[in-house]
Parts: sequence; structure tokens; C-alpha cells
Amino acid sequence: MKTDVLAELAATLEQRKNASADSSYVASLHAKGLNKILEKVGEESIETIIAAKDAITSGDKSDLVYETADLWFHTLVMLSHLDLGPDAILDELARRFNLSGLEEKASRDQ
Ligand SMILES: N=c1c2ncn([C@@H]3O[C@H](COP(=O)(O)OP(=O)(O)OP(=O)(O)O)[C@@H](O)[C@H]3O)c2ncn1[C@@H]1O[C@H](COP(=O)(O)O)[C@@H](O)[C@H]1O
Repeated sequence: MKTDVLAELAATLEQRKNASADSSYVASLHAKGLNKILEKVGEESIETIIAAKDAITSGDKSDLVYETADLWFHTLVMLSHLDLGPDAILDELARRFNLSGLEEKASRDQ
């Protein structure tokens, strides 16, 4: 699992909070504010849904990968704008996974 990419991208996104909006797409999103970032998350969500449906009919999943990357990227910008990073989400997923792991173990042990 390439979580180091997430960590490095998150570090770059933090740096962009103080960058010039003229030279950085991420800085330009921060400058436009949370509503613009949420608008992008919404747009990318819809594009991801369309790509998933198209993947079924065409059998080609490349657009789905591309649009999901756009969606993940914009959610990372949203989290960064609110002073959160991917670790918060990974910790929550790990917590849920560990909980379900414990439940599975308990049902096996019964
Ligand atoms: N991973 C990404 C990334 N994914 C998508 N995008 C941008 O997200 C935008 C999404 O596509 P759209 O067609 O919706 O965007 P648009 O028409 O330019 O935007 P709007 O005017 O509609 O808001 C494109 O401009 C993409 O270039 C990204 N821009 C930056 N990154 C990463 O963020 C880092 C910092 O980027 P900068 O802030 O540009 O230096 C880079 O090093 C990259 O690693």
C-alpha cells in the first residue's frame, strides 16, 4: 500500500497554504475558500460516479482511476483547508477495521 504518497502529497498541500495563488493550483483553491473547494469535491464526485458507470459499459477502467484520483486529491485539499490530514482518516479506517477484526475473531471463537 503506497501510503507514503499520501503523506508526501499531504505535506506538499500544507506548504501550498502559504504559497502564491498565481503559481499554485492548491494555493488558488485555498484563496477562493472552503465553498470553492467543496464545489470541486462535488464536481469530482459526480465525474467519478459517471466514470464508474461508463466502466461497466466500456470495460475500460482508466477514466475511473483518473477521476477517483481527482476526487481523492480534492478531498485532501478540503481536509487540509480544515487543518486535517490523511492520517485522521486512515486512523478512523484502522479503528473500524480493528473493531470488525475483533468481531470476526469473537464469532470464530464462539
Ligand atoms: N494531484 C494533484 C492534482 N490532481 C488534480 N489536480 C488539478 O485539479 C484540477 C481538476 O480538474 P478540473 O478540470 O476540474 O479543473 P479546472 O478546470 O482547472 O478547475 P476549475 O477552474 O473548474 O476550478 C486540474 O487543474 C488538475 O491539474 C491536481 N493539482 C495538483 N496535484 C498535486 O498537488 C501538488 C501541488 O500542486 P500545485 O498547487 O499546483 O503546485 C502537485 O505537486 C501535485 O502533486
